[in-house]
Amino acid sequence: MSDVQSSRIEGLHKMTPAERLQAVARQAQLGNEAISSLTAAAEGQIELADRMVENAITTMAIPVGIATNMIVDGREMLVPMATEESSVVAAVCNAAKRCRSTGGFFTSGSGPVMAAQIQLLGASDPENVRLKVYEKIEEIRAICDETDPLLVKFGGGFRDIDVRVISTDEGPMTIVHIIVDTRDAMGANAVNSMAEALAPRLAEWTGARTLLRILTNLADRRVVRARAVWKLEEIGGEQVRDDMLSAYRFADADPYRAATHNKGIMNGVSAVVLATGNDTRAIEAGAHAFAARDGRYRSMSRWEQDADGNLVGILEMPMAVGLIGGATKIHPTAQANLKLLGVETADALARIVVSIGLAQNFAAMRALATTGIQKGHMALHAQNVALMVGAVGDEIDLVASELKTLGKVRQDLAEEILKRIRGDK
Ligand SMILES: CC(C)(COP(=O)([O-])OP(=O)([O-])OC[C@H]1O[C@@H](n2cnc3c(N)ncnc32)[C@H](O)[C@@H]1OP(=O)([O-])[O-])[C@@H](O)C(=O)NCCC(=O)NCCSC(=O)C[C@@](C)(O)CC(=O)[O-]
Ligand SMILES: NC(=O)C1=CN([C@@H]2O[C@H](COP(=O)(O)OP(=O)(O)OC[C@H]3O[C@@H](n4cnc5c(N)ncnc54)[C@H](OP(=O)(O)O)[C@@H]3O)[C@@H](O)[C@H]2O)C=CC1
Repeated sequence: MSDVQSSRIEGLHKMTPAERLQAVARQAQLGNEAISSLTAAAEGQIELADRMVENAITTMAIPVGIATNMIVDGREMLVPMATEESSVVAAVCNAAKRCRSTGGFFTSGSGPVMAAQIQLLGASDPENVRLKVYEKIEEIRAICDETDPLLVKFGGGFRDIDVRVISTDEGPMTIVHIIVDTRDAMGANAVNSMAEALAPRLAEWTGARTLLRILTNLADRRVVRARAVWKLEEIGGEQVRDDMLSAYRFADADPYRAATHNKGIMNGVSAVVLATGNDTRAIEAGAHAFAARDGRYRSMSRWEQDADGNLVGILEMPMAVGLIGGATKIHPTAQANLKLLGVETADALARIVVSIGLAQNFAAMRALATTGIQKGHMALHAQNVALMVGAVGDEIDLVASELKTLGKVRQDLAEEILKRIRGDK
């Protein structure tokens, strides 16, 4: 265990990454082995890392797996997924294979529209303030569009306002939403700049004090929908379908189950979001807030059966991903992954992400409603357990395959197997 003498390292941010690593290692009394691991992990990456985040000392590689079998809106595609969790990629391959016969995933979207909020305080007449803001829409349009002329040139820019009065513990507040088409950007910087430029004018027009000026991650005007149909024979028959529907109804009715069901959806969603250099926290915050929009946390997906008895899955969620900005443009792996996807607009990327989320949900529900999750998940996790107990080279497959044969993927058993294998040599 490291023993940090003091967490104050003066000027750490002014050092080179190599100097920082030495300073951190000194302070935490890290041994040479840990220093070597941190140095090796960052080889060829550290300059970029140093530009991307503060106080960078190393990088951490996350595996990128390819989801096969995907057809989205009639297009065959191979989808890169960045995840540390075993069975996530296999699950998507499995679900996508099982709906190829019905054409895969079909999508629609509301367009790349984001909103920023400006908080107005101190007015005794918040409703009056609300209407005063609406009267200034043309001035607001001009201020916003002047803030980002490039975005306007690309066909984006200010679209509308929405002004709400909310009640809070300190009384009513007027909240102005500026609604902006951010085209191929996630759009945080564009809408935040517009909100900051607009705030002083709002204060002047209304007499209220402006405080926060920031985008909302509840991007409910940037909603993407995906649907797919799985035939009975691809699911395993009527009983499996009915059990999957019961599993869905359980998630929709119970937040304890909904959290796990939705985590499964996000296994797929966050993996593509990360692989393309987008902001996973922004997507996750939006997804969960949207799932609780009627005041109750529910399933993000919906499931039903069609007239032929087939299983129909629907996923509808905010998807604020971009192709420009953030790490998407500067991270070479993100750029290569975007090339692999062959997407030319942020909207096209968003549709793939939501389709992957739906696929992931199908696979998890089917596993849960039939054999249980451990069979598939733990079989694929067996290699991790082998690594955990120190297996190397050929030993990894030997330990993993014995664990699978035993049907018990446990660390104590893996240790015993490894000991035996080494003793046999
Ligand atoms: C694991 C499987 C896919 C096995 O599924 P299976 O039916 O035993 O697989 P199969 O051997 O019959 O193969 C069917 C297809 O699955 C794919 N497939 C099969 N194996 C692989 C593999 N190794 N690598 C890549 N793809 C694989 C592949 O497409 C293959 O077709 P093929 O290409 O061979 O013609 C299945 O059991 C499954 O989908 N399980 C769900 C796994 C899952 O959801 N994992 C996420 C982690 S658990 C979690 O975090 C979320 C959760 C579960 O809590 C959410 C919730 O509660 O709702
Ligand atoms: N709460 C949150 O989620 C927050 C997230 N963030 C972070 O913001 C980052 C994303 O910001 P984002 O605004 O998307 O990125 P950028 O500001 O880096 O890029 C967007 C800008 O690129 C220019 N641009 C060039 N071509 C296009 C095009 N085809 N479509 C749209 N814009 C184009 C635009 O104008 P111009 O060059 O004139 O600017 C646009 O404003 C992420 O890293 C995220 O983590 C930041 C704050 C809060």
